[in-house]
Amino acid sequence: MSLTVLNLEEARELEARCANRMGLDALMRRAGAFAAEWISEHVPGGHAVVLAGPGNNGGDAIVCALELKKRGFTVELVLPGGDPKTELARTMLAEWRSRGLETLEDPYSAMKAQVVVDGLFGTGLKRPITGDYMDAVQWFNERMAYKVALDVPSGLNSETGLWVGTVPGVRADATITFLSHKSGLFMNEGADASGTVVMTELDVSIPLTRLGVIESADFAHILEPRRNFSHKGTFGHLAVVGGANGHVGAALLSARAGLKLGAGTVTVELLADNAPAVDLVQPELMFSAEPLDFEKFTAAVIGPGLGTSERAKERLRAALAASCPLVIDADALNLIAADKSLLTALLHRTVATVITPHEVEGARILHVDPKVIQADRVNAVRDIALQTGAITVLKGPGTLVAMRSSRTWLSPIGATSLATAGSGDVLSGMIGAFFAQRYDTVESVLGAVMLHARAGAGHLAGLTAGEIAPAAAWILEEERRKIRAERQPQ
Ligand SMILES: NC(=O)C1=CN([C@@H]2O[C@H](COP(=O)(O)OP(=O)(O)OC[C@H]3O[C@@H](n4cnc5c(N)ncnc54)[C@H](O)[C@@H]3O)[C@@H](O)[C@H]2O)[C@@H](O)CC1
Ligand SMILES: [K+]
Repeated sequence: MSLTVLNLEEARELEARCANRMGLDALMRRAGAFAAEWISEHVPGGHAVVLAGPGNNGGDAIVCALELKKRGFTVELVLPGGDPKTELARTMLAEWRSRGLETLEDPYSAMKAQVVVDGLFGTGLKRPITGDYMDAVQWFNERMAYKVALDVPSGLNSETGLWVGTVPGVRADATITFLSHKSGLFMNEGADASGTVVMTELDVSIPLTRLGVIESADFAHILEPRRNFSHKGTFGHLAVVGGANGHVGAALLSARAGLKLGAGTVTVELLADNAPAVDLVQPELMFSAEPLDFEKFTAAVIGPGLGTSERAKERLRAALAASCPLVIDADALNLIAADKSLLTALLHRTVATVITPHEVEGARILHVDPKVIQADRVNAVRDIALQTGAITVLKGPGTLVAMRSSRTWLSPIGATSLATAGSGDVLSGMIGAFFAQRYDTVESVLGAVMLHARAGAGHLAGLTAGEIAPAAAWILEEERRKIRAERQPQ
């Protein structure tokens, strides 16, 4: 089961229910205590400076400060805008003062600390940060200390992952977020500003919502070791169609990824004049000079380097009419965006169909500016899925997957190394590989998205697209070995 993501409204409803059941302050006390426990376990050093803002995020910070003191930290509590405004946060501040503890207004007057904590603003930030709070944000960002944000890095819209009013806010090494993940922590600016995201449900039972963060359990069957009683036919035959003049590489990258991630056989149809008939790097691939009959394949990928020629359109029309599971990427998406009859054919498909647009391709499908997609990726992916009837993978920082009538999933892995030419072609081939192996449709998509992201994660100096599928295959190999080892007698 993927981890629930609550939107603001859902979080407020849950908060109200919890407040009725266990008292107003219980969640805040748990949040602050969890943060202090996490900091004392994970961050070396005994001196912390804690920034507390005007709302309940500030209240969390004050509890965190109290709890850090209990754990032996030297703590300086800074209130850049003076005393907090909410009753709960004021109660916590009264506890701080009842112990004879002081507060500061200017963080620059605090001593050097090993850890700094941002409790300025959370989900309640409605307008851009200004004045003394902005100075505090700047002070925070300049520190060499370990930087922890509570709930949300201050300044970030917790749903869209964009800075409120485009004013940059806090950049944290870690964000400890409460009750549920927030989509903005993984998308747009949030993908960088949040650092490592640690989530605690605060011992509350969180209801399932329409949005979830992908977990390994969501594609458990793909992680299972393969059966011995099998032959290459067991793992299906994947068709890859694309590679017009100048873009042969795109189709090859997709096809190689299909093979690497386990499709039994892969055949490539290239549209280029004088197209190669062999891939000397991956000689296992087969090539067809004739148009492939999609009905003979277990699954197909169409789009990588396909171009937008009449022939490309004709091949796409044939693929859409076929009864095999289909992955539609790149130019094939541009063709669909520009031709209503292709969109209708897509809508009428009754077998598994996935489209994998990035923001610009998604914008073409919805006939909007890419900025509209960026401003609300969650609703954009749902709109695209509704308009096309296809499972939609909206690529980019904070990759999202949506099915027309059910849930939306968010990838929690930010991997900037995946922002490289051909990376999307590889993803389409990976999804095709899992379709060819006849895994469940949703598992295939979620598994491919996550393995693709994990292959890119951790590479800080960049990665070429050709390296992604081998890395993803190795991650899958390790996961399967782990499972097999667990099942063997000790
Ligand atoms: N939702 C929940 O169930 C829980 C929420 N908790 C905390 O409560 C936070 C939400 O609390 P709030 O709704 O009080 O919101 P915030 O603490 O994010 O702050 C909003 C406050 O700041 C003011 N404000 C907004 N923008 C401002 C600006 N630019 N300059 C100056 N003041 C500004 C608002 O008027 C409001 O008083 C969460 O992020 C989380 O940290 C936790 O206590 C745990 C449980
Ligand atoms: K914060």
